[in-house]
Amino acid sequence: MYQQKIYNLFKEAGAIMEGHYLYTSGKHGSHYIQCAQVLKSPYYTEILVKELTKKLTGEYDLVIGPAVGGITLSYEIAKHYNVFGLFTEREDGVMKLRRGFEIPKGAKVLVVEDVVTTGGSVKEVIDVVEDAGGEVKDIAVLVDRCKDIKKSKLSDYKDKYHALLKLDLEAYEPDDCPLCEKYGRPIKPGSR
Ligand SMILES: O=P(O)(O)OC[C@H]1O[C@H](OP(=O)(O)OP(=O)(O)O)[C@H](O)[C@@H]1O
Ligand SMILES: O=C(O)c1cc(=O)[nH]c(=O)[nH]1
Repeated sequence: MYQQKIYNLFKEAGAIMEGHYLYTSGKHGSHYIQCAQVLKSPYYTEILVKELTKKLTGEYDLVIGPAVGGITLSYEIAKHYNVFGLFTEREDGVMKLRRGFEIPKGAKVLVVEDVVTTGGSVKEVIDVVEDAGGEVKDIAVLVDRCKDIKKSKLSDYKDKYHALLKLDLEAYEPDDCPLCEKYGRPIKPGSR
């Protein structure tokens, strides 16, 4: 019931897109969760942050997420905890901390993300945090599309992983994609 309510909110916000999409992982699929459609709305964002933070019990020194999808969420969750909200970004394909952002050694960090599919982007953020000497206390995501966190790139962090909405959506290897024949080239809504 709770999951249905959250799903309805995403639907109402126009964030559940149907068509033929190319994901960050290189796979194709029929649905794209465009979190920017919910995060553009202070009204929806406040509800989502309230619900997501209910799942978290830790105390954090800072919040961090990957650009672009994690920027607004990082800021809004940081506001909830009254700490800094940072973001990482890719430079020549490598996830980095830029813009003078710093992670103090020993800082208790909450990593946030809009959508997790393979967990690759979140893992890159975790590596940045740990390389700087920070400690990842929790990972909080709005939408979990990965079928099994234990088989994802976040398997080592499964006990720290909290998702608001879990969606079981197919993703196909390009060569096996049944949508290509029908729709032609997929649309790539993400920045990669
Ligand atoms: O779990 P993963 O397989 O890493 O996929 C999820 C990532 O893909 C999307 O970002 P993307 O890098 O496409 O770009 P954007 O946020 O900059 O649009 C999304 O915002 C996640 O960051
Ligand atoms: O895997 C992705 O790239 C992805 C899927 C999705 O539904 N939404 C999104 O923002 N990214």
